[in-house]
Amino acid sequence: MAKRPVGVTLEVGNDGVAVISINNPPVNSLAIPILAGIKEKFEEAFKRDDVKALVVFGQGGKFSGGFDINVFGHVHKTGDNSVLPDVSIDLLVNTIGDGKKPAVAAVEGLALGGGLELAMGCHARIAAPRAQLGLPELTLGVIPGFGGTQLLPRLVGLSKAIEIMLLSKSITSEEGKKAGLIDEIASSSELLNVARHWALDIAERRKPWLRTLHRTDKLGSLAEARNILKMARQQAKQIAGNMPQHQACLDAIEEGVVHGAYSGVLREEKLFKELVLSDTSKGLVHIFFAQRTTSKVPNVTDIGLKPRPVKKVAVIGGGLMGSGIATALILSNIYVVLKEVNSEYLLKGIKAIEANVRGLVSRKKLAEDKAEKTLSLLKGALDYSEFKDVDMVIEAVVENISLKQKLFSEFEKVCPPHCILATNTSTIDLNLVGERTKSQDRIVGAHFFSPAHVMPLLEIVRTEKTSAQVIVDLMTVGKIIKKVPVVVGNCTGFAVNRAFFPYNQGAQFLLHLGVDPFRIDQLISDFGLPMGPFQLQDLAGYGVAVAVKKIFASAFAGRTFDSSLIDLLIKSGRNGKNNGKGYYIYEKGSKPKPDPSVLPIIEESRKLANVMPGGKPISVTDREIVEMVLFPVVNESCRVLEEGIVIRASDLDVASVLGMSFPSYRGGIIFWADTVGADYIYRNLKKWSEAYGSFYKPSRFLEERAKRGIPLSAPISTSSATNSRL
Ligand SMILES: C[C@H](O)CC(=O)SCCNC(=O)CCNC(=O)[C@H](O)C(C)(C)COP(=O)(O)OP(=O)(O)OC[C@H]1O[C@@H](n2cnc3c(N)ncnc32)[C@H](O)[C@@H]1OP(=O)(O)O
Repeated sequence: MAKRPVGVTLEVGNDGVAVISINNPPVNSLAIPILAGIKEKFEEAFKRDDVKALVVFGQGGKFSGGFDINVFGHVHKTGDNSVLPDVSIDLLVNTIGDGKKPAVAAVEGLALGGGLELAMGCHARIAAPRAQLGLPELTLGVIPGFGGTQLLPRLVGLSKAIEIMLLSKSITSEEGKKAGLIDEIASSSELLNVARHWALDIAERRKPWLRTLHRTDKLGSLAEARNILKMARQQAKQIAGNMPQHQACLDAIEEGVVHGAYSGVLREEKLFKELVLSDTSKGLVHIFFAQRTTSKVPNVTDIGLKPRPVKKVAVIGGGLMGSGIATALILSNIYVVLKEVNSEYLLKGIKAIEANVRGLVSRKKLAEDKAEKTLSLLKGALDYSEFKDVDMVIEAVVENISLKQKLFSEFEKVCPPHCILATNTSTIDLNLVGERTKSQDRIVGAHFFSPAHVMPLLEIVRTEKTSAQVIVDLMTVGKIIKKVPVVVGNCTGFAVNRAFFPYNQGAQFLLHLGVDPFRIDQLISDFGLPMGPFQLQDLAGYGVAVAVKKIFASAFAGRTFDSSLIDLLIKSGRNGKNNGKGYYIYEKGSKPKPDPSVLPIIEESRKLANVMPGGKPISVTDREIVEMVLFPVVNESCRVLEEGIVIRASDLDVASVLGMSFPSYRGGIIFWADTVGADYIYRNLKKWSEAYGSFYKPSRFLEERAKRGIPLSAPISTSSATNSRL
């Protein structure tokens, strides 16, 4: 069949209904010429005597994924928001809403953002089953800008509309029908027919001609509305304190409730244009595209390889990581054999997986009947008898090189020759892991982040020998289990743990320079991380800190900081959240409280470390504290870039957001560093390295970029990558 050209078409049937079809694959995004095309076709249909009513439809099974986000990217580059089209008043209010012929939206697949706004601007909406409906604009740092802040409350009521917009929550057609957003559900094959009839029924007055913006029946009283808005503002402050778009969205809604829809649309338009230029929108739009770019790996995803099916996976080790990985796999219908060394450990692993699945049921994220089906995909094993038909092995045992070497040489013997041999090691060189095998092309790192069934990042670690096919297969499995796979090179800590080892150490250094740990934690969480470094250490447990500190000290000698603090904390009976006592006190049902009795232990460690200049605590501003924790991370990230551990800077941005919960609205670690400026970061690190030693010494890459005025995110030319591992 010939490919339809990109654009908007109009077809008039014998019934007098004009179908306006949008064709802009893959998601029918509303690019500026598409919006112009919609307007032009509406005007043409209004003029034609043979047209009684209109239907708006999206080709290819998707109504529309919304306004073209590339335009935001363009505005961010140029700073010119005048290119944003006037859609809300011109197209949705004047042309469609108040148009002289009725229009019905026929929604299939998805209607998001501007796509849903277009549908809401019509006089009725017919949807195919399970279509995804939502206004996710806040996740891009803006608010709905085609009248959505006014249209949605008028269709579904204020509370539901606020919930959908503030939480950027999608609903299905079925939920939409219950809420009043959708007028009727029709199968995909009947969708256009039903929509045509509906449109004619309105034109011929058999059904009411409802102009959404004229409606007020769902808005409730002004007093009720004010109450709902007040509560929403408080909630927004808590969930998005550092972001402007949540309060702005409520401002636009409030304007429309108090002064009428037209006034609300004007306010929305003004706020939308301001927000597009915000740093928050720049960061979030960058992350949107960066995340999609991770799936493009040169010489891997562009050489015509097809992913092979992975139906059965063996997970070795049922500890915290192994059980999390197994949970993620069975939740996505992949059959899992969990192997342990004895029945006691095996039972423990299976119980942990059951608890993960039940936890999802109790948090209403999984239906009860689905839980049973999911758990039926899990089988325990104490030997290799189930391994002859596995498509992939994921080893998740303790970080012991010779144990891993022994296991991998066994896998080579018992698994079929196509089987992918993956390790979840977070530190050990993959070449060492596979040293005793002849299958190094099949050896790959599948580095999950804890808890593995929850955290979205999957680092896929490749060596020079890992085959492109194996990477394609693992990327596909990653996507099936709803992770974001990022392909990285082989080095101690890979991309995320490598770049972020100075995060904890920088905080420790500051503490030993005399800064209060609770002040550091508070400032880092004010910056936007979910918790500060000391609380994170409490959460991870001190065993992890002891183990990784040795590994990093040997791999990165000369730029690590060590102290006796962890040993002293353990000696004093503390083990963080595990035993309820760390830097904080943990009591069931209440938030962690800073524990003042930890301060004398810190004092003792400070004396032993003796890094305070003149033996006195340094005096630093709040801003310096954040910078002294995060600039060393930027510094190490520069080495990750220079060594080619990631293909591109934006991959590290995505990995920092998904693996370390670096705030997405700051665009990830490198994007944020570029907004701060390489030169500023370099000068400060240099100043601190002169005052406090080599921990802060700027890397060569940072120095060069700072001196030459090149952004850290600019691509490295092949000749300047010193030691590419990819
Ligand atoms: C004024 C208005 O109120 C403002 C707006 O409408 S802002 C836009 C609001 N819409 C959104 O936020 C939806 C964003 N898109 C998505 O969430 C997802 O892409 C989706 C659910 C539509 C589809 O997901 P999925 O099938 O996994 O495909 P996904 O890989 O994400 O996208 C496919 C391609 O479409 C592109 N795309 C998706 N939505 C787009 C959009 N609104 N504009 C431009 N490109 C878009 C993606 O960048 C990707 O491009 P690539 O293949 O070159 O990498």
